[in-house]
Amino acid sequence: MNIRSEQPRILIIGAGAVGGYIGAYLSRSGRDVILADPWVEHVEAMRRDGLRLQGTSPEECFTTPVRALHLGELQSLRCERLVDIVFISLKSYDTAWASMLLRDVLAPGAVVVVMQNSINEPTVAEVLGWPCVLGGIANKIVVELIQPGFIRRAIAKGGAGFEVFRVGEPHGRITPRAKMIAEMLSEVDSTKITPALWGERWSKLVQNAMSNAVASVSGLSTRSYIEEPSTRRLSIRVAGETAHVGQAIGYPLEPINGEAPELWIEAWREAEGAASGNGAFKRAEEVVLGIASRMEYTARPSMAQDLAKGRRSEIEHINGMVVQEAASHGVEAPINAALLKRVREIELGRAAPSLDFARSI
Ligand SMILES: NC(=O)C1=CN([C@@H]2O[C@H](COP(=O)(O)OP(=O)(O)OC[C@H]3O[C@@H](n4cnc5c(N)ncnc54)[C@H](OP(=O)(O)O)[C@@H]3O)[C@@H](O)[C@H]2O)C=CC1
Ligand SMILES: CC(C)(CO)C(=O)C(=O)O
Repeated sequence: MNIRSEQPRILIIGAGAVGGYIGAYLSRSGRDVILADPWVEHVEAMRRDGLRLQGTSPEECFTTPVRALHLGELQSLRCERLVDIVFISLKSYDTAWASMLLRDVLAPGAVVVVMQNSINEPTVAEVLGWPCVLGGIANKIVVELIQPGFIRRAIAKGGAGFEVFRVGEPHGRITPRAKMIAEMLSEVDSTKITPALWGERWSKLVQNAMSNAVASVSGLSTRSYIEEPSTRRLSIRVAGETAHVGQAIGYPLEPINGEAPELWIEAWREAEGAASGNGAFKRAEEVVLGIASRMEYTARPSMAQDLAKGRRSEIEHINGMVVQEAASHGVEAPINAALLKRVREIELGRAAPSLDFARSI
């Protein structure tokens, strides 16, 4: 990226829960930020009333003026000023067209931070080329776009020992631009630069595979599905299966919920009766119960938010990706496949979320 004397121009494409949350903080700190979103009412509300955030402490509750654009207005930036930094925070299935849209508004040397779940960097790179791509991971942020112009966060901010944002170059080097983006994100929440983007990505996929689909199929909030023994067990089984697939593919996995991948794999083997009990399952239960205790009962993962709103989910990019990758590497992923099937049935209106539906896996 060219370092210019003027402030870099930042575009957030997808000003939903994650993008809007980041955009509100960066706008409030006086940066040149544009939030672009497909939801017309949301853009209108942001223009009219600003963007309102609510968090778990008084300092995290504020409303800030933001500059919001409808997607169709993005082309006007060519007549004004191009963008230096982009955060893509749309759903995974929107990544390809968003990358096409970005082609005309990027300044030379711009950096595009892929701030989504799943693994979307290759999709962006296919359109915009690898040199502009930087990975961004949002870990335990738990945010929801409650209504147009209003985002709620249901878990306390990160801090010493736990970085909510992770920024990493696809090649793993610690570059000046990665440092610059990490510094910027530190204005929002704790951030680290990682040399291990791909391991971080798959480890985050494990968290999403175990959490998003289980909450979606059961209809329970994150805290409630963890407190319920049958869904807690299901989520640990998915975690182990997904970590196992990641290792079989060759991802050097990072810690998952603060624990080594081997714990989840061992716990899964124990739950499937394939390993004698050595306490891994019990330890995994303690870990997830500890996470649940820090969450509000209303908190639900993004996939469960989508299903509750009758919207398309990212299931094909989360558990679906695990199934697909497993198949192409000769590994089995039956629990992910069962979750994929059930969430698709809910999306198609052929089934409703319930505890029994989750217990059938
Ligand atoms: N929410 C979270 O806590 C976390 C989410 N992520 C990831 O971040 C990425 C973005 O997700 P997230 O910010 O949650 O997405 P949101 O659902 O909050 O927003 C994404 C888009 O959804 C649309 N939208 C949202 N709600 C409505 C509604 N009620 N009616 C109509 N349209 C609506 C908007 O455009 P459109 O209609 O075109 O979709 C919006 O831009 C995903 O990859 C997700 O997995 C990562 C970590 C945590
Ligand atoms: C980890 C989790 C479940 C919450 O931040 C998430 O990434 C999501 O809601 O998609």
